[in-house]
Amino acid sequence: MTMTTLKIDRRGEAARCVAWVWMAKPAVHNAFDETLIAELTATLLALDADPTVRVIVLAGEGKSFSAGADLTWMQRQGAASVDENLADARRLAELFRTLSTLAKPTIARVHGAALGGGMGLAAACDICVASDRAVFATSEVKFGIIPSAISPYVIRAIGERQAYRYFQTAERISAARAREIGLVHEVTDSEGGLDPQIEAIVEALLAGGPNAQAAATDLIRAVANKPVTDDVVDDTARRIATLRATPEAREGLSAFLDKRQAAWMVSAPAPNPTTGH
Ligand SMILES: CC(C)(COP(=O)([O-])OP(=O)([O-])OC[C@H]1O[C@@H](n2cnc3c(N)ncnc32)[C@H](O)[C@@H]1OP(=O)([O-])[O-])[C@@H](O)C(=O)NCCC(=O)NCCSC(=O)C[C@@](C)(O)CC(=O)[O-]
Repeated sequence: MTMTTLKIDRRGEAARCVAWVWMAKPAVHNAFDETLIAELTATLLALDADPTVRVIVLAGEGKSFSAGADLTWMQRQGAASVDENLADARRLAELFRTLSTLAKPTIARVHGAALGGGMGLAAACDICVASDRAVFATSEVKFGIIPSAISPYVIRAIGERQAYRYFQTAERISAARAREIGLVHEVTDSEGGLDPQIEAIVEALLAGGPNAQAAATDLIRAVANKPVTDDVVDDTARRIATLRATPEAREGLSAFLDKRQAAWMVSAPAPNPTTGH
């Protein structure tokens, strides 16, 4: 697929490779239309399936991370039939689901504006690092629409209570406030501080076992917000029991006991149970 809206920058040697995915429509602050949605969805799936890639970083070229959905496209779609609109809206919703169900760790690198769907992309990544000048908002009601496709990820990040306020007021949320309400993990004191902060997180990720990281992500998705029933206890016991017997766990435990660095093997992740990819 020839990319017209994205630039992919692979950093690091095979098996320690970090894929930086740059949204590259700076003239419109990386607002996304059908093309960017299709390219980003396909790229994320391909990188997730690539055994040499360990971490995916999502970033935006120019002044902003992303200004969300392209409002000229939204307006055009408003003139289409509800069925056409629905197919379009589903592709948008699938992008967020794809991003939030990848097996590989994902990091949002947010500078400038992350508005509407841009805030949704940040929320759908596993980890979000923002510069002090970053600004977030669910601005949709200002345009007579709602933050629908992004809602599961934003509500999961900031909680229902904050969502009532920000979905309805569309107020701007500073980076510091975004950290306070759980959307952002780290705020750097300048845009220049973003990459070193992300690289430090990447180093921590590369030190862990890749299968274990994918399993930890899957575990969070399975147990979060569930009551601790017998089934959940059973499931968590089964997961650790299964993992203990893997070559990766044997290597990780031996490396610790032998006082050496673990040598991780990388392999393609199993198909995602939610998306089937
Ligand atoms: C980003 C700033 C702060 C920059 O503010 P600025 O630096 O002052 O720049 P600007 O406003 O002059 O923007 C530069 C150019 O980018 C365009 N632009 C900018 N944003 C968009 C956009 N989204 N769609 C289409 N075009 C956009 C803008 O129209 C302009 O075009 P020009 O006049 O040069 O031809 C400002 O432009 C702004 O506030 N933009 C609106 C951002 C916003 O509120 N986005 C929410 C979109 S709705 C959405 O995402 C729906 C979704 C996905 O959540 C639905 C769902 O979840 O189901």
